[in-house]
Amino acid sequence: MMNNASGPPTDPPAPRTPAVRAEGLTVVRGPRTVLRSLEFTVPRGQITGLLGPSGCGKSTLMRSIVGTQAKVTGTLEVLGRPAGHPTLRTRIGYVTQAPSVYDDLTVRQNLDYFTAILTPGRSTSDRRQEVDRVLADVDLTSHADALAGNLSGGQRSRVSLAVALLGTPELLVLDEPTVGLDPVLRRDLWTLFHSIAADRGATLLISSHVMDEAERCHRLLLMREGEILADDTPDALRTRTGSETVEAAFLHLVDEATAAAREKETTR
Ligand SMILES: Nc1ncnc2c1ncn2[C@@H]1O[C@H](COP(=O)(O)OP(=O)(O)OP(=O)(O)O)[C@@H](O)[C@H]1O
Repeated sequence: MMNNASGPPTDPPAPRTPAVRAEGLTVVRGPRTVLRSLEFTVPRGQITGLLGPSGCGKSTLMRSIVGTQAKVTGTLEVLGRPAGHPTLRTRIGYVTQAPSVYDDLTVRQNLDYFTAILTPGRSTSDRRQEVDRVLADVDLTSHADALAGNLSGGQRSRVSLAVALLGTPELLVLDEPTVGLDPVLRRDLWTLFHSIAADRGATLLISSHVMDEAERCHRLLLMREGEILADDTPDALRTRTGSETVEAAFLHLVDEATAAAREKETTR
């Protein structure tokens, strides 16, 4: 009998693609072009912050990445697949701005329900372990038996985050996960985000319009009016613009873009 050693060599592993790669990404919503020809990558295993003023297109970009946005054109690859590919469903955790939990179920019942859908066929004890883990992650163990409808806004957001953490996804897309949370909870959540990236090697894309949260990210995508103003590390942004904070760097880049647009208008 021959062994495999004399057979053809196995294919070398595919090079690791970025978590997200966009080229010429354009999105139309209603009568408006909301995202215009975006080009960027999101590296794996890091926290990328998506920052910009209200209405600049952060949620639309996140919806495109998780595959729930219509009228997306251009290239958008997520974990090496076209965005929205069915195999991505269990590899991505997504938290929308509005918590999506059932008010008439307890916190644990919500998590039991979603884990049964995500990973059917697992044993009850496996599922219980998983639910206990995510409850501890978001610091809601003591509220496991409370009805979701009786929780505060911040607690309900954390139940949504716990749902997204089920199944240990490779990519977490979190739309303003810290809105309305007190400073202690915000700090604890950022510690959790960093441990998810460092210990589990997951990629996190986190939107915010609170600029001090930018300092906590490895990389930043700064957006304005459907375009990407900058794609860099917080340090590089501050250095490049001679600013002390990311907020000042952002304002500097906005002024620069406005001046460039004016110049283009006058030379027409
Ligand atoms: N259903 C829709 N139809 C038409 N335009 C829409 C629709 N939803 C959003 N928009 C527009 O798309 C643009 C981007 O919206 P989006 O929600 O992506 O912004 P955002 O940066 O996430 O804002 P915020 O920080 O306030 O959540 C906005 O100008 C908004 O008015």
